[in-house]
Amino acid sequence: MLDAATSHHLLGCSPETSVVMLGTATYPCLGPFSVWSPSMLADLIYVCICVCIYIYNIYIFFFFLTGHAGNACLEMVISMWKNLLQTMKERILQQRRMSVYNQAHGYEEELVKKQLQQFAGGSINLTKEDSGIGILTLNNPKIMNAFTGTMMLELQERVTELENWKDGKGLIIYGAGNTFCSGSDLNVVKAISNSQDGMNMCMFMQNTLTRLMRLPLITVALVQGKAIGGGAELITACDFRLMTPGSEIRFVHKLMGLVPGWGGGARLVRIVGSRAALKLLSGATRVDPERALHLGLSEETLSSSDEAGALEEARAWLSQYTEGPASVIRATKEMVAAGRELLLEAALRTEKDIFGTLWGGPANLQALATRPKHK
Ligand SMILES: CCC(=O)SCCNC(=O)CCNC(=O)[C@H](O)C(C)(C)COP(=O)(O)OP(=O)(O)OC[C@H]1O[C@@H](n2cnc3c(N)ncnc32)[C@H](O)[C@@H]1OP(=O)(O)O
Repeated sequence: MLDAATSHHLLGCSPETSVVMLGTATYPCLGPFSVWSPSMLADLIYVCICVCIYIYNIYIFFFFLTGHAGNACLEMVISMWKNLLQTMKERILQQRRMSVYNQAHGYEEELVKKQLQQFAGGSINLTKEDSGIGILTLNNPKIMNAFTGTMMLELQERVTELENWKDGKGLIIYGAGNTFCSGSDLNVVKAISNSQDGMNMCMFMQNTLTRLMRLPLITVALVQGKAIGGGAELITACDFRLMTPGSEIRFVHKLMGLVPGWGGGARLVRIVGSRAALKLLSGATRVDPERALHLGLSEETLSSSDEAGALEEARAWLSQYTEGPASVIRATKEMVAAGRELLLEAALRTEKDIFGTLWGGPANLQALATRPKHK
């Protein structure tokens, strides 16, 4: 089980709910490491051995330097060792807890990654601006920013980077070359067209997009051109969607004899309701900006169609919600994410826990001292 502090910190919810919600596998025989999979433990042991060798070298160095290995040196080494183990444990737990699938679900991430690595091309780029807004670019314009295998891997890496960006407040996702994304690269789709490989790719993308959805950042998909198939699924993992004139969202899965598999079906139902979702999916309907606004799938239609102008507009739109201390913006998103995903009582407890992190904190005290009224 998770300890309360980490559970709240990582997901903004109480320990029992986060375990239930995320379906984390437990290995009771492993005691405090009970949520770790055997392969992760093997990785940890390997890293521990490397660190031991490294620390031993420092110890020997001090021994020769001072003629003896004094207590201070030994204490420093032990303290370094403890900090390192703690950091590693927190990082691994964080990634596992935010995901949906692990080995208990027959999901072997390392094998999936090896397979995806074979389909190279394009990139996923991230820039982190001083304002606390990150810009994530889907960059494969030759094929309408379709996701190759290595782009799927890079998306996971960028999400990890965003999870560790403690000053972040918001994120805009957009596609290079004036179009959003045409889903999975059809070459990948053809090459892995058997059920098991398809499910593996789904589990990988669902894990990544679920972690994206749970980031403590306010996220916006900027839809220019087309968001098709997996591209349409990706936009549902964001908190908001903005569309440019002439752009289009389309779940084309039915036309390919499929249903969404990157979590876009489940998320679409939560955004537009089951009736509208059923129409969009079973009709493979083209959703223009006007219809998206009407359905609540888009927040606003921007006036610019060109990349730089639309990005600037999206930045200005998002800034309305990211102004202020990062601690408060991040807590707000965490609270809403808990309300979106948890049952009411668990969400209420989470809200209380998050409230407790802010009440009497620096932003709260400063607001009381300088702005006690809001006229
Ligand atoms: C998770 C499940 C999935 O995502 S399955 C994949 C679902 N996506 C699709 O089926 C999209 C297939 N593509 C299309 O329908 C059209 O290309 C769309 C996106 C509508 C764009 O049409 P249009 O504006 O006329 O451009 P185009 O067809 O000339 O495309 C430009 C070049 O890009 C390529 N492209 C496009 N999408 C993909 C894709 N998903 N995978 C691989 N290549 C793709 C096109 O083939 C075309 O390349 P080329 O210029 O012919 O060499």
